[in-house]
Amino acid sequence: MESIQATKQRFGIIGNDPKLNRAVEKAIQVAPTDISVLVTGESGVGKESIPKIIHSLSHRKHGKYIAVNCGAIPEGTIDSELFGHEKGSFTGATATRSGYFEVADGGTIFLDEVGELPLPTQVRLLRVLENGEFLKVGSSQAQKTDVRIVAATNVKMAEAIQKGKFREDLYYRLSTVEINLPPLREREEDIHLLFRKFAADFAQKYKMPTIRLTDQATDLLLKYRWSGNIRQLRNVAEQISVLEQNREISYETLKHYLPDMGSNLPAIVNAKKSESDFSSEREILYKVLFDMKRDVNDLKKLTLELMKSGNAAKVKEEQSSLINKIYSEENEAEEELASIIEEETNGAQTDVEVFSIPEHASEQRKDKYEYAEEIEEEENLSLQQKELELIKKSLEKYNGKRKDAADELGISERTLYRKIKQYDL
Ligand SMILES: Nc1ncnc2c1ncn2[C@@H]1O[C@H](COP(=O)(O)OP(=O)(O)OP(=O)(O)O)[C@@H](O)[C@H]1O
Repeated sequence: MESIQATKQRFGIIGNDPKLNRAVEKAIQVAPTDISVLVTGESGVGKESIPKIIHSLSHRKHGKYIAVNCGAIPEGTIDSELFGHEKGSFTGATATRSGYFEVADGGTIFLDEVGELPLPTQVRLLRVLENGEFLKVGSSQAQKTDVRIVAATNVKMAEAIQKGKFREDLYYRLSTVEINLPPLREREEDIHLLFRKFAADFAQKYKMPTIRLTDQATDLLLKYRWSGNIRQLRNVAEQISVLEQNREISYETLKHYLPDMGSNLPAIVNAKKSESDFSSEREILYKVLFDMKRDVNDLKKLTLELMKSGNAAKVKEEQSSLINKIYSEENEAEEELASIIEEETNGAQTDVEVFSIPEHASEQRKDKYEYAEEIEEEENLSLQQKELELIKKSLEKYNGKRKDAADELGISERTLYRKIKQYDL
């Protein structure tokens, strides 16, 4: 059996924490079997390495390894992605397509963020786990596949089951063996080691001397909460490596790069952020734009459903709350946007670096969608930057709790999840 150290080296896993070593050991032990494994741990702890170890040390190593991020695939297409579809099974299905479970026959599928799977997909998955059978979307003929499934989640599954979001029977099928990866803050010994490794990597990448922490800065590094775990540590190491001229990093400098994510360190706590976090006019303006964008997405969803089902009455009945929401919000949003534009135009204190507010704003106000589109095209990059800032801000405000942050931003958790991945937060 390959040793823990050799495996860590092979997969670039840094750290000597006993819990990390136990997780790697478990992966080595279960690899030759076909036991289903559930990898658990907070976001950014390094869950993706475990299924790779399992696949590479198993008899399936010459078969395919497919990693699927269940949280990032839109609900409407996930069944087709995973199980394939028959030609003509829905609008746009112009040819029969194989899904991952067919393609990975003889190999391993890693289902990341499995807690995000919609319930109907969970039923299909359960069937594959129970008898290796699946149905393509639009087909009634069962197909066989021989795939090992390794799943991962950072969601508290017991809570998801209790809320009816995740099937209990599927949870037990997926988690014959659970491999837990500890959060970084519980691996104090590894924090500095990882930081030094990342600092050395970035020094090489950017052809600059390696940054070094003073003793005080090292203390701060070790005591910080690291809600984003290794991903966050890596990002901080990269930012400092690129931005700081002085390669010796002091406590004060490091502090500057550590957002307050609910750390209990007196030095970096700013108390709870105030309600006025989103209160500057410009930020509200962005918020309104995001809300509009969300409405457009909702409308797209509705249109897609209409196209798929072709039964307007049924869709209207099923989506009545969505339809009501869109049409009742429209007036509100229009009024809000108009008043902000008016304030900005009348010389409010904020400098308008992103939008050039037209001189005759009242004329422009007539068609907010035209206005929004124009902005989006011209200022797409700035808008993305602002979106990133707002997301960061609300994640900080809610200590990384995606649900609360998504509620504040007025987007779904799934969308927020995609954005976090997109911006590598
Ligand atoms: N022990 C480690 N040594 C070196 N790099 C690591 C280690 N663990 C994680 N990383 C790095 O940290 C980043 C995050 O890891 P990974 O994507 O596996 O996290 P995750 O737990 O799957 O997160 P999520 O739940 O958000 O998908 C990656 O860039 C990964 O290479």
